[in-house]
Amino acid sequence: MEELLDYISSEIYQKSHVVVDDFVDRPFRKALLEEQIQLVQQGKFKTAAVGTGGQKQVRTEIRSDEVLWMDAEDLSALQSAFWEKIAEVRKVLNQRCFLGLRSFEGHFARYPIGSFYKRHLDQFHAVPHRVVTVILYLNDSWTSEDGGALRMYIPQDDGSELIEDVLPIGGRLVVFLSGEIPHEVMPTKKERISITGWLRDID
Ligand SMILES: O=C(O)CCC(=O)C(=O)O
Ligand SMILES: [Fe+2]
Repeated sequence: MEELLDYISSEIYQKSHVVVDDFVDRPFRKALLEEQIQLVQQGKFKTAAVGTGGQKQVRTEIRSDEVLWMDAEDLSALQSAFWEKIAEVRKVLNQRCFLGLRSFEGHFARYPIGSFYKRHLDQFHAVPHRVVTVILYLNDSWTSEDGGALRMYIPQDDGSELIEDVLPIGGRLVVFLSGEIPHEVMPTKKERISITGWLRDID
């Protein structure tokens, strides 16, 4: 874990984004996936909204995934274990990148077949407190034929963008600066399960 955290912080410092495989081990990923599937079956997921505060609205032409926000006051044992891992990421990013991260918010996400999330930035102009985006994929198996890649548009020094597609392979963690990396979820051909969260500079 120590080496992984070093790697995450140095990549964020230098490149504003990083992808690491096997951030969680297989039994832990499986357990999170099973917990999420149960919550889906209990009808707890809702079509995701875009915008924030009073501007929040469901716009399925922009994003068509379903989410369930985690309640910081009422985490399951597994969710707490995940939050603790993220707390370690937060600590190292504060120590090495001086990001002043104080809290975490996150949701489970489910992209049904055919769903997507069009290009966007995770930081809202009105609420600029999301500083770092963290995504953990929970899928059992994934190949390029399944679609559903996370497409990041990495800004280059010459003003152009480099496209980087990342498959949502189970156990894989993606971390990027919320205000700097535009991204989208390409239409998925298979149900796609993940946890998405944000480290924020407020409590
Ligand atoms: O699941 C992903 O790969 C990205 C999700 C995303 O962009 C978001 O929820 O803001
Ligand atoms: Fe996003």
